[in-house]
Amino acid sequence: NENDPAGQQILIFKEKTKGPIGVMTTSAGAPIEYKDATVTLNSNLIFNEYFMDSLTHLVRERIPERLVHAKAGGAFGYFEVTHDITHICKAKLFSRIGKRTPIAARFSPVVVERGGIDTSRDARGFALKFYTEEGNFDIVGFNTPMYVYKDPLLFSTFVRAQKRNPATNLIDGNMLWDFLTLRPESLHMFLLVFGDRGIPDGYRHMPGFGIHTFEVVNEHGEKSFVRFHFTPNAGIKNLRSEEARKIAAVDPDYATRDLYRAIGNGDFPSWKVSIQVLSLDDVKNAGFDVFDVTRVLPLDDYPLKPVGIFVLNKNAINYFAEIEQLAFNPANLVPGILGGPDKVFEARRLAYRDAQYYRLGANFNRIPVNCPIQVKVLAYNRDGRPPVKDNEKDTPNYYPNSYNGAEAYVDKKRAELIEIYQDDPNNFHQATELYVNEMTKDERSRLVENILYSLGGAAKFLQERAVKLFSIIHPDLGDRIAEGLASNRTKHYHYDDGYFVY
Ligand code: HEM
Repeated sequence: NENDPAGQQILIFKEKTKGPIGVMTTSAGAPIEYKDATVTLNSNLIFNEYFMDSLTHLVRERIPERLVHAKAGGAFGYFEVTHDITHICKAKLFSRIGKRTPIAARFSPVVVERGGIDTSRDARGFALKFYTEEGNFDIVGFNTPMYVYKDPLLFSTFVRAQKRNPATNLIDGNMLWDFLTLRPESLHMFLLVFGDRGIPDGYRHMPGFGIHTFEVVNEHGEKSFVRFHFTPNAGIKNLRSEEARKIAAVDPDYATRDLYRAIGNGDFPSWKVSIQVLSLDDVKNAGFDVFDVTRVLPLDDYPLKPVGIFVLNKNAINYFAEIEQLAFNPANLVPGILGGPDKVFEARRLAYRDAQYYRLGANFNRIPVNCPIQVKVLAYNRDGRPPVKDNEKDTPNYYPNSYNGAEAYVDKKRAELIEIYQDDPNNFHQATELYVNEMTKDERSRLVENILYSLGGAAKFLQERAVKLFSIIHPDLGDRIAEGLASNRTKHYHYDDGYFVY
């Protein structure tokens, strides 16, 4: 298709440029002479600056991929307020109806590696960066309304159990099912992953959730608690396993391509932004831990309140610069939004920054796409690995000082994050609800087949443990999994690949 902005990008570039864009140069800017750029045979290689520059740069072009969420599609756009929530949150990005704030978005399977398959069965990351006038506010969410576990101690265990077996270098169902059955709180989210939501049909049809219950305050310092929801205006669409496997064979970059193409064609995806709101009394009277990330807050009890919309209307001009180098961090908060008081949130405050120091270096916040567009940064930080940009120029480099360096502001209504006590996770009741009330009969059947596809390859003791747990969620689910495992019909499944569809 000659009008496909994804497939034809380089031709479109040619179309909009008049002739060569300039004289080619070395990285240091010296013009390259034609012979140096075209042939090295019978010449002195060391003297060919074009060749030396190119060869030595090439071998330095890889940086570590993200430990999780390595593969992604991303884009830019804006968030617009449609409903007033200033009575619960004073953050300036919500200050008036009609207000727009620039945003970056990055959507990503969790386990899939950087060159992996977009239509893999996996949860998806849903990360938004709001470039507000009070600094960057990041919501680093998922396409499921709940998370895997409540205790952040399990992060390393869970990541390792899903990644490659250290001996075989293969994804290993015996590791995944060990984790899922040792930590049954994970099954609530995994019912969605093994159900229809496990393979979204591209990113434009995918919902998003902040998951954590965030504490927010208004200008009087009064607290409320909110969960963020993002609902695609194009509707939720998912792929069935068979379709996904077929697509994987012909276009592993299906979702990335779809997003780029749609935006390039002016078909801008958009999402409704809404919140569930709880007062401090609601929190106390809920009868369960509303900060438990493995649980949802029932919509009947805590209905969605509209806040705004966000629209993605601009592709990156350069993927590495603008999407790969994006650095999201749940700790990127703004006045009026205090984040979640739960332990997973607390752990995340460290992990992202730490990962980005490793992945992008000490000055990752000085990479243009991470710079707060609307704010002058006066952080009293200096030096380190490039980029340092203006390195905060000649301003004082320590605080406090007597020389007109930047001063901290005073918030007379300063609010602190509440302290909470968290019980051991137990979300079986919600998993049952999900199975019985939210899945259709057909989806339940597909769920069973998708579980069998993966569990069928795991060791017998894991299958037995899984059947016990699925029976607690619902006897029907347990029976159907047990029956499927006992029958011969799972034998034709290619379940050696763990729970991935390929
Ligand atoms: C103990 C809990 C968690 C830890 C320690 C953790 C840690 C990490 C780390 C280290 C990264 C890579 C960051 C980078 O290299 O830039 C990451 C990425 C990500 N995490 Fe988590 N995570 C946790 C829980 C969660 C939860 C609960 C969610 C969703 C609500 C989530 C959503 C994401 C997303 C969307 C990304 C990709 C961000 C991007 O697009 O760059 N994570 N996580």
